[in-house]
Amino acid sequence: MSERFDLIVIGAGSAGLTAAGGAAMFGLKVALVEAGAMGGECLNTGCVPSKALLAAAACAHGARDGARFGVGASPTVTWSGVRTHIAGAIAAIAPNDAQERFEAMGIDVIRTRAHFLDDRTLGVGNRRLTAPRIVIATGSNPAVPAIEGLADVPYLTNETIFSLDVLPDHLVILGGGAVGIEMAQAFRRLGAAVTVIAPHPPLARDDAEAAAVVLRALRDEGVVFETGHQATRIVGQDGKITVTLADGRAITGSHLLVATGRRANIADLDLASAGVEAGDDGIVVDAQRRSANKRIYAIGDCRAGPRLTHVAGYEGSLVALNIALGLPGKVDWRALPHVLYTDPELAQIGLTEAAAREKYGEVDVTRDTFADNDRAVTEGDTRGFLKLIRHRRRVVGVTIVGAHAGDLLLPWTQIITGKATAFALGSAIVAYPSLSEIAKAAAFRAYAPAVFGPWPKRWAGIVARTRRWRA
Ligand SMILES: Cc1cc2nc3c(=O)[nH]c(=O)nc-3n(C[C@H](O)[C@H](O)[C@H](O)COP(=O)(O)OP(=O)(O)OC[C@H]3O[C@@H](n4cnc5c(N)ncnc54)[C@H](O)[C@@H]3O)c2cc1C
Ligand SMILES: NC(=O)c1ccc[n+]([C@@H]2O[C@H](COP(=O)([O-])OP(=O)(O)OC[C@H]3O[C@@H](n4cnc5c(N)ncnc54)[C@H](O)[C@@H]3O)[C@@H](O)[C@H]2O)c1
Repeated sequence: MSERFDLIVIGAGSAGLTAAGGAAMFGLKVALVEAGAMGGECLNTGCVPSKALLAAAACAHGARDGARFGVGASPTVTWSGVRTHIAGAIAAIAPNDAQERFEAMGIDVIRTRAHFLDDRTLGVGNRRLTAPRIVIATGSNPAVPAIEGLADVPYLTNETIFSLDVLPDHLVILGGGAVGIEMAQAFRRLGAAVTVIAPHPPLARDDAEAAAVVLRALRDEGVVFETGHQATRIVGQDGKITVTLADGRAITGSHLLVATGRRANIADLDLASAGVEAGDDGIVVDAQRRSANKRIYAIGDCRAGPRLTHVAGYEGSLVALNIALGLPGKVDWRALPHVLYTDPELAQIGLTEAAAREKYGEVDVTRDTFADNDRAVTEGDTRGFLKLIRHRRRVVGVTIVGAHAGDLLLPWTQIITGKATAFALGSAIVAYPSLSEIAKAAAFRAYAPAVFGPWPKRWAGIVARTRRWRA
């Protein structure tokens, strides 16, 4: 016998938790299936530990840098202390994602692996669950490139680097994307030698001028970049790993971090039995995040598209509304933010200058520098700029590189979307993690009683009953 639900969500990361929680708040009978740790990547092996590590690194850097403010100190870094800080940050945030919290919302939380039996039924341990709507939110894994010898050396990924026993002497990083660059600065500031190896220019998807400001800061702090050459062969063991580049040079470090992108976590779901299609970059979805089977949605890292926590959360809310109320809401990426949490931060919302020129041809670009900003001068940090990109007087993108750049994005969200009410702020896409999220949280709290009030719930009940009757 199958157990019947209105909605089953597979995966309790940022995407799945938001979808399940939102649907339950409309009164739907929801099952949430999680094979690993509640909170998924962001809480356990992604945003939270990486930002906590960067904060510890900033502290060490601040101490070293204090002399120019007339403040002297020389930092002593204890790796076990840094790990305690990281564990403390995870533990403090974990209750938001905890099984008990979601069970208190009436959700049946099942801690095992799910796979499709057909397009309405999942095998979940020794249980069979069925629902007229299913959300796949199974996230992604590190994509490990096919480099000779890599599989035979003890390499690290985001899943293992935060639980290292010792601070590396020399961390070699494969990959010049967000993970590689954030980890390069963090480990360098904590005292490791760091070499970044990447075949392409680092931060290639970001505004090139802004990326140059960040990369200059990292070079000034001693990070070595070996770019333009593929790694062709890797040999070694614990404590000594050698990467040979295509030009024949060899780089030896004590540890190797592989940060070369992501692969959707969908291999064991048996998608074919549910009529769900996937390509190389994950499940194929439409703008409502519906898969090739319109009853099954895919959100967050498991589908082709931007892989960020605030995107996962946004898609989770969108499908909760779509499923509970029967709305045809579509994703809107016009004001999509992303932030690189290095020092200086690199923050982007909407289109970069290059993307805007490609899309529109003629664009207006104005820029201001932090050297002309008195607060930046008093803080002793005038690196960076803000670049405003307009097409026919309409703002289509903003790039900010500098201190706290991520928290300077918020007004541009409202300018780009043209939605400036507190209600709109409650559902805006705000970069994670940022202090600006407190504004969104307050706005959401103010409007939640109306959004999840008796009338929307009554309507959601009618939609759910109609689907059950049709099933
Ligand atoms: C080092 C690092 C730092 C990052 N920093 C940031 C940042 O600062 N800001 C930002 O916005 N993004 C950041 N990201 C990206 C962010 O972590 C992801 O985009 C986000 O966590 C994706 O959420 P998700 O819910 O889609 O997937 P996940 O969090 O991966 O959740 C998927 C869940 O599904 C479960 N699952 C998988 N298969 C099954 C199955 N068959 N049955 C049951 N359960 C299953 C998994 O166990 C997992 O818990 C970072 C990523 C990394 C690696
Ligand atoms: N601050 C943030 O928002 C943040 C921080 C970390 C991660 N993330 C997200 O996590 C995801 C994963 O990040 P990531 O950095 O692993 O992926 P990425 O796609 O951002 O970067 C991958 C990098 O690896 C390089 N690369 C590819 N093949 C390589 C090879 N064989 N050898 C060496 N380099 C190679 C690419 O040129 C690129 O620089 C991204 O989607 C990112 O959005 C976000």
